[in-house]
Amino acid sequence: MPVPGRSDETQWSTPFVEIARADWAELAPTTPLTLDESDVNRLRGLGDPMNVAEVREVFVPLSRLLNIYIANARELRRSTTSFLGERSAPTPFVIGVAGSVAVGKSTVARLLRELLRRWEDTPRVELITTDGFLYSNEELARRGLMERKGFPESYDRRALLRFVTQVKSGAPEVRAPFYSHMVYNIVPNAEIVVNAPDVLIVEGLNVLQPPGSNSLALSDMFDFSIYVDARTQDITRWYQERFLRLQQGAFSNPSSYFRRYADLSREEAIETSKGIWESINLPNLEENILPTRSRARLILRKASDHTVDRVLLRKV
Ligand SMILES: Nc1ncnc2c1ncn2[C@@H]1O[C@H](COP(=O)(O)OP(=O)(O)O)[C@@H](O)[C@H]1O
Ligand SMILES: CC(C)(COP(=O)(O)O)[C@@H](O)C(=O)NCCC(=O)O
Repeated sequence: MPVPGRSDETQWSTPFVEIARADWAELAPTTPLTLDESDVNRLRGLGDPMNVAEVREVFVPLSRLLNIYIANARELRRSTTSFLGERSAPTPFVIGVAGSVAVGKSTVARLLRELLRRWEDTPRVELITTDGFLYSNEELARRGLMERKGFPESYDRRALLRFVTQVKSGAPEVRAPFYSHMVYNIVPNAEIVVNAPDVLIVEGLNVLQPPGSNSLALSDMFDFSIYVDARTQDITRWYQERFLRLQQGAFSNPSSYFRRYADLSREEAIETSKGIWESINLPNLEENILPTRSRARLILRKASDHTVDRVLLRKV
């Protein structure tokens, strides 16, 4: 916390206040946690060691903080519409969750969905991932972008912005395309329907990209945003470990796009995952994702064992 009267320049020149894990954990409400070990196992991503203690100490305080922001946003909307003489209809509170491939965004997003649903005023929480707005492999190939999957230009950004704008405006039954990691492509005729929730969580690599000139960005629709952060060398290892796990499981599914990798030796699999990481996901992290970190309202900084060791919250 900034200390008045202290001549330490740095405390005034960063927009974030840094909260150590132990202090953050103390903010947990005293209400009992209603998620148990089997819920956490169901929600965590492949290879993510998330456990009940981590949920209690890190994610319950975060859900309480979000609950405060949500109540405030509703109050502001009520006062504004009453000032304008309009009838107030609540619109969804939109939360963006950003970060690298393999950093564990999906576990964070799924946990928040479950925890926020447990607050009385936000029973309806929906989650979408931006991969549904990737161009299909056929379209990516046509544009010469097959090696750039996950880069900003590999998404139909207009359709994504339109989707979130419609949900944010309170529209019912807004539809998004569906992406399958297994087939590594958009699934034709499959869709996700979002029906005027209390909260919409939008998870994806590039959700914090700044707007182009004279245009709106997806992040302009966010009421709150979270960047899941870790050292690049840790994320690199997590990607490789997950690739090896997938190789022993999902890749042997006949419909897996990566079926041809299922029979590689361990050494070959490590080489392959390194190739994909170094040619696609690492450059995307360095060129596009990391530069958006300071645009987040809150940064969750993970240590090399995946536990969150620091939380940074924007104070201005
Ligand atoms: N090739 C794959 N086959 C099946 N599932 C995958 C594959 N790659 C990633 N996944 C799964 O997709 C989800 C999202 O992964 P990713 O975009 O790397 O985000 P994060 O690890 O930050 O949640 C994870 O649950 C991961 O386990
Ligand atoms: C599908 C993804 C682009 C993530 O999409 P997101 O939902 O974050 O927009 C990513 O997980 C991915 O598959 N990247 C391509 C390179 C690779 O296979 O690792």
